[in-house]
Amino acid sequence: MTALLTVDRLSIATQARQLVRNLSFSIAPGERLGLIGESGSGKSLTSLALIGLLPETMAATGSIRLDGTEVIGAGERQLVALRGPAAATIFQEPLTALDPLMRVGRQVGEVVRRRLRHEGLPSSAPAVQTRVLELLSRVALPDPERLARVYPHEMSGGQRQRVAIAMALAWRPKLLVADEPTTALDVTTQAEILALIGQLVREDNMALLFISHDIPVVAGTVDRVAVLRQGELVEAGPVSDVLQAPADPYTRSLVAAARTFDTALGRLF
Ligand SMILES: Nc1ncnc2c1ncn2[C@@H]1O[C@H](COP(=O)(O)OP(=O)(O)OP(=O)(O)O)[C@@H](O)[C@H]1O
Repeated sequence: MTALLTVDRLSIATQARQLVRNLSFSIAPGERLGLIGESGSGKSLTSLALIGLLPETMAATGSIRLDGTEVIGAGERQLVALRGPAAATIFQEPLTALDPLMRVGRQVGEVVRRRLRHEGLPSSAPAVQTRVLELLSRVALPDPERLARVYPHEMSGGQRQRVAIAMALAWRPKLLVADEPTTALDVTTQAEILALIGQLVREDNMALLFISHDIPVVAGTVDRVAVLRQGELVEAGPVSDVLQAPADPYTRSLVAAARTFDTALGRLF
């Protein structure tokens, strides 16, 4: 099957430092990959590079093919067309995606309208409103009609992340990029959001790139994992293989640390 995303020998550097080195991986349509690594290993920069959003002070070399388009060297128009329909991102902090001064329903509505136009479908106010309420229900927000009228600061962190997920879903993306989407949430809400992402990805048959520093967080949600250390890929494989028999010493240390933590909490993954 043709890959939806192929990253081939991606390197990212500033003038002073090499931040990602020779990274290669691919994701097939509907496949779920976890990108794991400690803080500063280059996970977020990689996810930004996929949609051409690296800071201007950085240069990327190698190749990133997303849904048939070469991202490295692409012009802004091509990139804008990819962002959303090809790949939509959920960030660690939902406020990154939300405008504090706009009611939640209108924000989701803006994306719905753009997506309907992109597909050449009618984007009348009632059509948009119906779709917004559907999306807010799909992310299991209670009383969508009321919540559509509130501002982001009037919601809990978990509710805000659900709205950010609804905005990403509104694009009907082929690839959902989730960059540490549960890190800023309490443990119970983390589990709920993880379950929601897993369910939505299955229902819509989206591909998933799930970025985390925490192996157990991604273990139940992805098929394969790729482990990054200091900007380099150290190991990749099916999630069960990597968890049961990590080949690289760094991966072994991540798995051991996660097991110690889970044992202390009385959980096993
Ligand atoms: N705008 C920037 N300018 C210079 N260096 C940066 C910039 N953004 C990130 N870096 C550096 O690039 C490296 C990789 O950062 P990145 O944010 O991709 O790591 P990460 O694995 O996502 O970590 P975290 O889990 O903490 O988000 C780090 O050493 C970081 O300090």
